[in-house]
Amino acid sequence: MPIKLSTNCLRSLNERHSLAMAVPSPRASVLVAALVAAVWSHASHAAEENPVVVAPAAAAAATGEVGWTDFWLVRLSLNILGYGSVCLPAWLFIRYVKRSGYLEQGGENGHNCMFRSIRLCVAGNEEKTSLEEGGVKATAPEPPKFNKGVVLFFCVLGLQGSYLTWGVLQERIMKHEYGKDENNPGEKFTNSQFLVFMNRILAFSAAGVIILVTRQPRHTAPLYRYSYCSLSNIMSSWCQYEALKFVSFPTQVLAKASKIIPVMLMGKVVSGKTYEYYEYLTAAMISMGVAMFLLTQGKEATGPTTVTTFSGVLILIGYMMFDSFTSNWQAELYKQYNMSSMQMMFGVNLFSCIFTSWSLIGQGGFAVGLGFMLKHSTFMFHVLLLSLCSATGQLFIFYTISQFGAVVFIIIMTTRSGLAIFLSCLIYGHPLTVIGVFGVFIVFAALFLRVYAQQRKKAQKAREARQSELSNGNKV
Ligand SMILES: Nc1ncnc2c1ncn2[C@@H]1O[C@H](COP(=O)(O)OS(=O)(=O)O)[C@@H](OP(=O)(O)O)[C@H]1O
Repeated sequence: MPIKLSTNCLRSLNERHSLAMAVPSPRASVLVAALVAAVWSHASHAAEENPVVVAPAAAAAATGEVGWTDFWLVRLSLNILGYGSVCLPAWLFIRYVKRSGYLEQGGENGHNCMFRSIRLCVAGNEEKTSLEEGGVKATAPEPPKFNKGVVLFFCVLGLQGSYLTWGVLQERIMKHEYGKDENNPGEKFTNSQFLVFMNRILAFSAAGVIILVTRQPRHTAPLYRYSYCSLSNIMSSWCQYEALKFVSFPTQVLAKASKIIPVMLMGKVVSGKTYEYYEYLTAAMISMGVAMFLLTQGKEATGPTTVTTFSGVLILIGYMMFDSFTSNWQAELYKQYNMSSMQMMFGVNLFSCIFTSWSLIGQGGFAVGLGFMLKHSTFMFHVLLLSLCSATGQLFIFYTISQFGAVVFIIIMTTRSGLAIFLSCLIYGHPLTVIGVFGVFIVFAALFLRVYAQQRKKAQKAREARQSELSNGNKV
């Protein structure tokens, strides 16, 4: 019954508001969705039936034929088509709801479940603050400097620990031959998208449970705003995996190491932030130091190619843009709404689950992944461990961004890979190269310079504030 009421309400609003006539109706949105989904699903299945898609390089080499899905632009278009078939109707629907004035009818429909769900997705609860509703404030009062240092150390440790284990497990899953014994050659699992989906669903469930059992601030952000960083996160992962096919090891290293400056530039675009010269200088120094260390100490065999093509560079640029947008958008959401890192994790993973499951359904990846799980219990156990690590990593990601912002988070992630290799050199006694040691030195010098410059700036600001107080007092 409530559904019927709301549909009627929407229809009558559509008739009343001339503006709404310019906006496609929900039925049109559904039609657009169905059309795009049909094209995408057909294309994805065609791609699946074509053996070249499953192992493009190997199959093409064996047959000498090149399938149309061998082109990364085609694969990208298929992805865009897939996600577009979810995003476009959702966007049209949000536009329709906003323009039709449906939400202004809250008095009549305030207790209607459908109305409340639509309001949660489209407008959130912006009109009420958490304190009015007796919630708790997400951002605690500024902790003393000593505490802040401890919190930062805790974040570095958490990110390093979870993603170190996550990397090891990911490699193990992709290389392991499941079911191998004397009579059986075993089989490998190669669908990384299924793994990403499993990671996201566990992170989503974990955040949901924590939200249910702990006290959280009243949620005010419209749900759809999480979808932007969720989509950019998925796209950045796609670009990262895709780029491996087209770029050499040094190019990968340089791109990963130089992520800090794009994040700062994106901060200007997304939040209008301004940065001091010392911040750009130290960012460049950290990137240079990490690159020097990784290029001389890192292991070479990480991708199937030793040359960098123009396509590879384009995909890497895409990776950097999506990746820098993700953390900056998350930081912006924290700034605009009173929310906890757990709510952010829940919101982002909700959309990530929707997007990845849609894409898996389109490509028939669900059946493959679940079938493999049922066949090999070891695989199920490995996936569970991987997802637990990923969820723990996400807890730290969202907490770090909420406490220190996007740039500090990216600095930690950038130095993460270097730190892992550095630790393994110390533990296993591998020799460090002179250039590698110099790289480490540059990174530490940059971090020291950054903290020093920040402290100086703060002290200068405090001095200026005191002086202006004094001069105001003298005037009185
Ligand atoms: N801001 C933000 N929000 C949510 N999730 C994030 C974020 N930044 C990184 N990640 C996830 O962390 C995983 C490692 O990412 P990267 O390989 O890009 O990290 S890095 O290069 O070491 O900085 C990788 O996980 P997978 O997507 O499962 O591979 C990223 O998606």
